[in-house]
Amino acid sequence: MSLQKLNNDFNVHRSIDCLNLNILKENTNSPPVINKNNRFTKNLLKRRSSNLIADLASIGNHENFYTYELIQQIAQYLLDRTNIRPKIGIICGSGLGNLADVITDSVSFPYHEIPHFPVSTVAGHVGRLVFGYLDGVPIMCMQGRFHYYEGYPLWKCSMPVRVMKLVGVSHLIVTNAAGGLNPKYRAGDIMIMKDHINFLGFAGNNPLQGVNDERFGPRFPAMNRAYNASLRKAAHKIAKEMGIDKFVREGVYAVLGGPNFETIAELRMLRVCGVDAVGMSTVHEVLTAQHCDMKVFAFSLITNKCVMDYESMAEANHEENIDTGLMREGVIKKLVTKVVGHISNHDLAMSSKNP
Ligand SMILES: O=P(O)(O)O[C@@H]1C[C@H](O)[C@@H](CO)O1
Ligand SMILES: Nc1nc2[nH]cnc2c(=O)[nH]1
Repeated sequence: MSLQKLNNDFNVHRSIDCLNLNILKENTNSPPVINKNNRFTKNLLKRRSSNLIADLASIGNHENFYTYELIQQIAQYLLDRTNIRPKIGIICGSGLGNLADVITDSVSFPYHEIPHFPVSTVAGHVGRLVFGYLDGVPIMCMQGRFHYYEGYPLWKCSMPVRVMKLVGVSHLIVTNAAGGLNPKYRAGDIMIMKDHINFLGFAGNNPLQGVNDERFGPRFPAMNRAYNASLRKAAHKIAKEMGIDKFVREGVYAVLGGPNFETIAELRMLRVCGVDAVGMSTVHEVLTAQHCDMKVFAFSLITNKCVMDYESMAEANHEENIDTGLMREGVIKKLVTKVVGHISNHDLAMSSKNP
């Protein structure tokens, strides 16, 4: 029986881990909601699996669940095709993919050529993994990410972060395009992410749902230090040295599912909740990175000021977001390159001294 069928029949990946059961070979003529007291579930409870992950792997349907071993295979596919061994990963947001232009000695893997990889479907997301060097430092870069609104489940959207981990990445730099809610923000500002509000998570949707493989990380990861404080501090210092500190901010990002932009009532509610910028990505990647113990630095390019009043005729649009990315292209390339240099000279140099 395929895992796809199981997913369809009773939303299995949401429930298997909390029940810790071997339900994979079960008859799916069963109720869609698992109720601990019904006959079906009692039966399952009697047959606890000691190795659910192996069961999942044995199904062989890799389209619906990425086991550790499958992610290892993807990582190995990449490692077999390049000698570059990055410790720093970068994810380019909408319109920010030009960052990849400054990567030298690059080796690119279009997503459709990488086994088991999803493909990018959004304008402004080229859709390839690029290995190479930024100012001499080996990096790997997602030139285009996956979004929930494209129809991918969050665990699939953030799978490349686990690939990065198994390639050897310890530090992740995440970028996105976001709408500015803080009234002081202007289009073109850069907001270093200090924290996030995971509205998709509030609604019960999280990339870490389902079977937890401890080889990636713990069942219940902490998130109170998700955005590394020393990297944030270093980025502010770099921004000052670059003379861009007047438009570099620090704030809270909220993720919504998209693809529509927000209503005015939604934006006003978000602002009351302390949100400075709103977007449709990043959080699933940060959760996955934090879960597997990566250090994260993230920033939003504020591509538009959110329309907060009913009289305004302005409307958010994707094209404007891409144009703002182009406007800040040079600055962002330089900022990311300098943050990479900082990580290499400080964190990575220290860890190679104290392995
Ligand atoms: O991938 P990111 O988060 O940078 O893209 C943002 C959110 C939507 O995908 C898109 C809307 O213009 O930009
Ligand atoms: N949700 C959301 N995402 C964005 N990405 C860029 N601008 C916006 C915005 O205003 N709202």
